[in-house]
Amino acid sequence: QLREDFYRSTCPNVESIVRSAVTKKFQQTFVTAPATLRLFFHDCFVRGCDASVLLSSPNNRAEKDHPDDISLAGDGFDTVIKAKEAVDSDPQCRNKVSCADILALATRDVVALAGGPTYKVELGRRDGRISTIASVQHKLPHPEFNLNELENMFSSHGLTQTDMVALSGAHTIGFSHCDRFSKRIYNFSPRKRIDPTLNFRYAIQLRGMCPLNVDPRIAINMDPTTPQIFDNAYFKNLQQGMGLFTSDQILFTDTRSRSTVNLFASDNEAFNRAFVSAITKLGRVGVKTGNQGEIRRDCSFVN
Ligand code: HEM
Ligand SMILES: [Ca+2]
Ligand SMILES: [Ca+2]
Repeated sequence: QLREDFYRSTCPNVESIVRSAVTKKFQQTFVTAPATLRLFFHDCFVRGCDASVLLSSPNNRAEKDHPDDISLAGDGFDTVIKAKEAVDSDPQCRNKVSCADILALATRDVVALAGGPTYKVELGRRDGRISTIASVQHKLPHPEFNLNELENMFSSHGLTQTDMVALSGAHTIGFSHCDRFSKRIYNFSPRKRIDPTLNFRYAIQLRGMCPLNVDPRIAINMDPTTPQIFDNAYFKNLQQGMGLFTSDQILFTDTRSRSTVNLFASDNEAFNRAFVSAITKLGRVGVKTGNQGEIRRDCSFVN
């Protein structure tokens, strides 16, 4: 029951207000884009797209304190906070727009700012009131997942294999810490140190950027070719064995999804269309509407 014109009478300028706040933040740091996009994904997969991931707890027991969320970059949270401030500084809009909708709009804006497709965002999500470490457990995909594990998790939210492949294309921008893939380059199996599905030259480059005992704060580009452009280079990389995680490379290695990777690699417009369709479906996952939940006054705390 989400609608594109949900705020037509309560906050008609919400889209332009959010867009200018997000653009300003993006001009200050590129990380705004990957951080916000990943934040939206992690929000929607845990209790639905209800901004539960944004909540803080005084004793560090909220979603964002779970190991799977701890690497969410602060710039994503900051983007929503800045956009919410901008929305609330318009007297008409004050406390009318949910944090969940602001995150959905900000995500659309960062994708466009990074060179990706533009699309309409459905609105009317309400903010959740619950955020716990426990609710994250087994709800987010891990970089070691194989195709069956990925499909199970995405299909539990009504997302198809094609949606899953298209959404994985989000790894065309942003960063990863070395420990998320170090097994693939140092310790794959007793007989093979390097994952054989990994391009050997790329593996050696990765070893150079991520030496053993590297500072755990070091993060590297996930797309080695166009790290700051939202494009289909991610899929071309997969064809070359240059997917950073097992969960990336498996999309090409497993013949069940290879043809979709090949299609997106050869046709950027096909990727863009599939991404828009998939992220729109992602934005509907588990949403609260009507009088469920609330419109949070401060995105970090329940009212
Ligand atoms: C398919 C299963 C997925 C797995 C296993 C996965 C896993 C990961 C991991 C391990 C990182 C690196 C985190 C770090 O070390 O800081 C990462 C980063 C990222 N992921 Fe995913 N992800 C998946 C799907 C998605 C989806 C569906 C999206 C969004 C639509 C997404 C967006 C991102 C972005 C943008 C980053 C970079 C974050 C940054 O630079 O701050 N991922 N992902
Ligand atoms: Ca959520
Ligand atoms: Ca790229």
